[in-house]
Amino acid sequence: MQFTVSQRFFFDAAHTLQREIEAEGSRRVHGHTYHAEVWVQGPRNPANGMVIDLGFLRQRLAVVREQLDHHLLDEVPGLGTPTLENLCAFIAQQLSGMQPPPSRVRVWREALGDGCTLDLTPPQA
Ligand SMILES: Nc1nc2c(c(=O)[nH]1)N=C([C@H](O)[C@H](O)COP(=O)(O)OP(=O)(O)OP(=O)(O)O)CN2
Ligand SMILES: [Zn+2]
Repeated sequence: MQFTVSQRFFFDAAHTLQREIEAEGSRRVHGHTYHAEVWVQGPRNPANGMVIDLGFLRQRLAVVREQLDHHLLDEVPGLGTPTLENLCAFIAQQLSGMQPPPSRVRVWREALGDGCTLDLTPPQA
């Protein structure tokens, strides 16, 4: 049986964004509260009944959060343009090496109602 466990976290951060529309406001340094959720899918480990100990995932996510919370996202090494898509990819990349790996990452801004989901499940052969 395949189970999916997940862990949420939030961070407050500033950014700028060069855009074709609504460009004026986006170009100025401003902040948002971001929410993120990471899913891990897999069978239960018979030894402990867990897909992954969520405490371990929380530890890894605390390290990721440290790089984002109260930072100017434009300056975060490895993030690139501070879009929702790149934040999803950054969080996934920061979890590389985790076993089992993340199966999905979502980042959203509650206040704006916008969000992005990155599906990491390998395509079925
Ligand atoms: N595909 C994407 N499109 C857009 C993204 C994104 O991450 N991926 N992000 C933005 C803006 O950041 C978002 O719309 C918020 O706008 P922003 O100017 O950054 O902040 P505001 O508080 O000014 O929000 P308003 O929507 O302008 O009120 C756009 N597109
Ligand atoms: Zn913004």
